[in-house]
Amino acid sequence: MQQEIFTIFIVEDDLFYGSMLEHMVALNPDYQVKKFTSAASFKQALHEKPHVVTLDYSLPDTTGDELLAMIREISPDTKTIMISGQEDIQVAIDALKKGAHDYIVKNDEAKDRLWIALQNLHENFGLQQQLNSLKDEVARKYNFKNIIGTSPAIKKVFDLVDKASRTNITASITGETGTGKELVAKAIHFNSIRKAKPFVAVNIAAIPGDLIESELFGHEKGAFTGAVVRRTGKFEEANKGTLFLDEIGELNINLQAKLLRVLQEKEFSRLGSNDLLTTDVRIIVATHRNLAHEVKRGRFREDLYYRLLGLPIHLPPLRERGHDILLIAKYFLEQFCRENDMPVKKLSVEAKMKLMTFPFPGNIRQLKSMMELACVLSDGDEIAPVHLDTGAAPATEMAAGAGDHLTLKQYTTRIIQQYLDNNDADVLKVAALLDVGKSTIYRMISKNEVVLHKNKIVHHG
Ligand SMILES: Nc1ncnc2c1ncn2[C@@H]1O[C@H](COP(=O)(O)OP(=O)(O)OP(=O)(O)O)[C@@H](O)[C@H]1O
Repeated sequence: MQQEIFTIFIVEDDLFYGSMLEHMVALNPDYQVKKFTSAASFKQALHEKPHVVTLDYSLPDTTGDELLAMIREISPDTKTIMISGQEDIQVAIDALKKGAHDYIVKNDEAKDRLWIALQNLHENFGLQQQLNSLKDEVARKYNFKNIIGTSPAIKKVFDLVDKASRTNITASITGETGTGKELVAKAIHFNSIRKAKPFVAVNIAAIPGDLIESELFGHEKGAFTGAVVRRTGKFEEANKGTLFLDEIGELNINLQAKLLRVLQEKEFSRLGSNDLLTTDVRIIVATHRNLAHEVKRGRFREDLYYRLLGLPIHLPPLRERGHDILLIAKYFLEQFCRENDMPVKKLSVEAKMKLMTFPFPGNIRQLKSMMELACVLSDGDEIAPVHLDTGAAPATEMAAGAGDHLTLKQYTTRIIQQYLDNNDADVLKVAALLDVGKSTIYRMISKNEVVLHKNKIVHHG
């Protein structure tokens, strides 16, 4: 991380005192110091927005109060340390009330106090920089670029994520397990104006039913057996940020009523307390269930359902994302090889076919672990079908008829045939979509393993 220079302006009309301060402050090589002997010259330089100003309280051409107000207006992040001959405590209190960071009396200890005050501010500044850079890193991690895919299905999702991140609307994300619901929730948060505030995720299904309430709203010490200390809840933690309630369909009916109340009134209290706390959180919920069905069955409150529905975003299963399977597989292969200092491995044509025909019940999470295992299992630089552990899951019916027992070669043929049929027999397009060499397809055509059904066969070049 590039360290920004810490800039300090000294405003002091007493030439001797000013030089003494300048000399002392410049002893720290991390500080850049500029000295001004009049308010007029300082005002001209204020647009440089120094990190700290040490300000003589009584300058000949203006008052310290006036300059303080100007600093706060033009450079609100600048910290002002008042340095004054006035020992009157009321003057000091007034200066602090008006926004001065510190007030130092010109006496024998002034130098030491200033040195310590600057050290503390410099330290805070360093921490703030680190925090900002970490926040940027997290935001980069969850920008759209990390959601891989170009299929129409995922493009629709990108569009909705973009819309959701522009406002505070509640978003409800549905999709099978491992389809990227949490990733999408983070993308919404880290592209919204709340991105510098916390993103707090709670998986309702992972918390024992009797603890959910205290997890969400917190509790006071002694609120129930086992509550030995006071605890803040997720609503408080997520204040001004985003609260992601994963597996919301698992929330029991009593808590559904409480959640609805909190969302409507934007107020809640910790368990065991009557104090009302206000909440400002953006809510994103996710579920693999069909909540509308749950409402019909009486398992989910209708009023809460409509309160949470907001902008619905449905994530299609991986098997419906076509060529994205290969794009995401490559992305995980490259990521794993990079993280493990391995040369990047490639998928063989047969391995690609196997992936395209696999139903992926565990969706992208399953594809990720499959790719990582394949990297470990394959000795050479190519991943073959044998390295792809598909577990006991049956092959997809997308290309094969139900119950068929086909060889890999037969699957491959069927899927290429299906792509040719759906893409105007455009060999180049199908080769690109399936990420196989066009010569592989031409070879299959020449052997009559696949046929070009359309009258109009697309020729390139
Ligand atoms: N389009 C994508 N591109 C790259 N990685 C993805 C994509 N979608 C999901 N992932 C990755 O797949 C894994 C599973 O995603 P995530 O945890 O967001 O799924 P989920 O739907 O929330 O799962 P669950 O329902 O089990 O909670 C994560 O490692 C995530 O980063």
